[in-house]
Amino acid sequence: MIYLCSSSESRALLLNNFGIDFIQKSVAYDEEQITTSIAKDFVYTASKGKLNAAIRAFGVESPLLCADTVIAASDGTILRKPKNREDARRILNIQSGSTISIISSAHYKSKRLAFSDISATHYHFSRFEEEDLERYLESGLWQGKAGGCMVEGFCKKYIQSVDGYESTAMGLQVETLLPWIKVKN
Ligand SMILES: Nc1nc2c(ncn2[C@@H]2O[C@H](COP(=O)(O)OP(=O)(O)OP(=O)(O)O)[C@@H](O)[C@H]2O)c(=O)[nH]1
Repeated sequence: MIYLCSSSESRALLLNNFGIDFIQKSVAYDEEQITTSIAKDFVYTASKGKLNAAIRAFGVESPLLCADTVIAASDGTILRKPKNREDARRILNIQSGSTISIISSAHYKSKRLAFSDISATHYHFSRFEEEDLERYLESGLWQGKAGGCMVEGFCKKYIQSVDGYESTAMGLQVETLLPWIKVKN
């Protein structure tokens, strides 16, 4: 039984959808200590930091799985979880009519195995309709999501092209991790 060391509902949903048994645990890791402005470096550092915190908290008796997800805007700017509704409107308008990359880094550690992966899914969105965006902001569903983005929800109708897994965009590249998770410990 693996420990999903994440408070993310989306990651738990993904593991459930793939029929993976897990126990969900939260770990304390302060992403504000990360200084890089390179999205891939940011997610790798954050997920590695979460793994180190999980090892300190739980040991490796049970396999540990940690992850981090950010959005890289077309100019490389890192878009993280919105701080409030105004920040969500600002961040989502950056993505409207634009090409973005949603990057997820995952770290897996068991007694015998260590594995890490950085995957990205690239989207081109048409322009978000103003009223639709306001309804989405009103819903609050953007909270706790990198870039305020829901590729399986609000953003879905605006997807003009996609390259990569939806799971990666939702926060955990399960298709890539599955072979490792299935290896006994
Ligand atoms: N449902 C959904 N969730 C998304 C999407 N894009 C990003 N996320 C979520 O956005 C969150 C990104 O923040 P992180 O810091 O990586 O993770 P967290 O939710 O804070 O949880 P921890 O692992 O405990 O840090 C994750 O929960 C992702 O699952 C999406 O398109 N759909």
